Amino acid sequence: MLIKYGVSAGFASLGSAKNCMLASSAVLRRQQFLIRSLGGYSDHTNQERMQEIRSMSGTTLEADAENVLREITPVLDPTRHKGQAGKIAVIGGCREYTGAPYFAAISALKIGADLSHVFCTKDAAPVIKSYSPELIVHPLLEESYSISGLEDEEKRHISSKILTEFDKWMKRFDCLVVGPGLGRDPYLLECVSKIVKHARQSNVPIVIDGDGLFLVTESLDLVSGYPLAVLTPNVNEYKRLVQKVLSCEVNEQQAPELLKSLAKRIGGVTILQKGKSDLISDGEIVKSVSFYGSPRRCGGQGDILSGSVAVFLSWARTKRKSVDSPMNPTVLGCIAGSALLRKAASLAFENKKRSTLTTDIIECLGRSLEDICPAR
Ligand SMILES: NC(=O)C1=CN([C@@H]2O[C@H](COP(=O)(O)OP(=O)(O)OC[C@H]3O[C@@H](n4cnc5c(N)ncnc54)[C@H](OP(=O)(O)O)[C@@H]3O)[C@@H](O)[C@H]2O)[C@@H](O)CC1
Ligand SMILES: Nc1ncnc2c1ncn2[C@@H]1O[C@H](COP(=O)(O)OP(=O)(O)OP(=O)(O)O)[C@@H](O)[C@H]1O
Ligand SMILES: [Mg+2]
Repeated sequence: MLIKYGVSAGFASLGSAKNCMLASSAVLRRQQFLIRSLGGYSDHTNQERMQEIRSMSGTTLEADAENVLREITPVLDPTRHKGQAGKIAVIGGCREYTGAPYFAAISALKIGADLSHVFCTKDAAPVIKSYSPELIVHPLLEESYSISGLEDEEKRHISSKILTEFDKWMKRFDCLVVGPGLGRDPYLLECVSKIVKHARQSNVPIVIDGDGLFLVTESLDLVSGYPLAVLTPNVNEYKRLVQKVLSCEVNEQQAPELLKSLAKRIGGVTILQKGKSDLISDGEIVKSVSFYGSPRRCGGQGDILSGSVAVFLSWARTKRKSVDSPMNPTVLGCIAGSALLRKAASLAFENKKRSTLTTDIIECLGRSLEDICPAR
């Protein structure tokens, strides 16, 4: 069955839209309801009507991403001071993974944030610093191996020092990204749980990705009922969340309904379910971003996304203070982040084809945003 979708011109030119999610049963049921309301299936006029109705149903799910990007991206105003375009902190980076926090933090800067911090383990810090002088890197976190042999009392003391140090910075941030390259060390995750609790008490928005999702899937109360939490699961991470929260398996035929129930059940957090199409829900609405990005699935693209969502949701929150927008700023941030990543991935692939890497996509973030929101 052919279904037309309302993809805006700029993105439509990027390639054919991949819309399998939109053919979900929710959309089909809505189409059938509208068709029935308009008087049945049988004749040729109705065939045309059905096509129209399908288009309508499609557009309700597909976000007008280009407009969202235009609405929330701030103009470059010479009267603004350093920091006003966004201060982001990534909590991640351990002995194994130094790329992921770098990708998230540098993407935030490339999109237009003023300052980007990384809070990582002591061993990871010099490595991440060496990737870029632009990032402010804090060698703060400890893994079990680095404190082995210490008494429990000493371990608790170190953990509380880490928290005190982080608290000095926290209120300055517009958004935290918790999880890219964090690893799964139990001591480190316990410290990060405390950081998340403090951030929540201070109403700082939190994007949870990668190993941060492993942490919150085990301890849902960390984010449950917090409307400024955004979860960005990939296929695996989503499966684990659905099994834990809804005690069922992922059902692609009912993807939008399942996502909405999941977001609602976790108390109205926003979830960006990554895949062929990205689906976004805050438990109230579901939106999709489904135009085609790139066929390369190199690691690190999700990290670009988490850093991007952090910036866009901060901008959407700032905008909301001046213009009353009906849509949740966390949902707007997800739509914008997903759209920009896909556009940048498509541009990078045009140039690099099979050799496209995450760093190539990061280099295309600026031009991709420029095409939609020129800096003048
Ligand atoms: N350069 C760096 O430093 C980077 C570091 N990163 C950091 O790594 C940490 C762990 O994150 P993660 O994503 O590797 O863990 P997880 O989700 O358990 O996946 C593991 C395995 O699941 C599978 N799999 C994945 N997707 C699938 C799919 N769509 N459909 C089906 N299967 C799928 C696949 O298994 P395989 O096919 O190899 O058997 C995959 O290998 C985290 O901190 C993250 O931030 C990354 O950001 C990358 C860049
Ligand atoms: N099959 C696909 N087709 C097109 N785009 C996809 C596909 N799978 C994922 N993407 C897009 O790539 C981006 C990253 O998603 P992905 O599932 O690779 O995240 P991830 O596994 O967390 O990545 P990372 O390697 O950074 O951890 C998302 O915007 C998503 O929409
Ligand atoms: Mg990931």
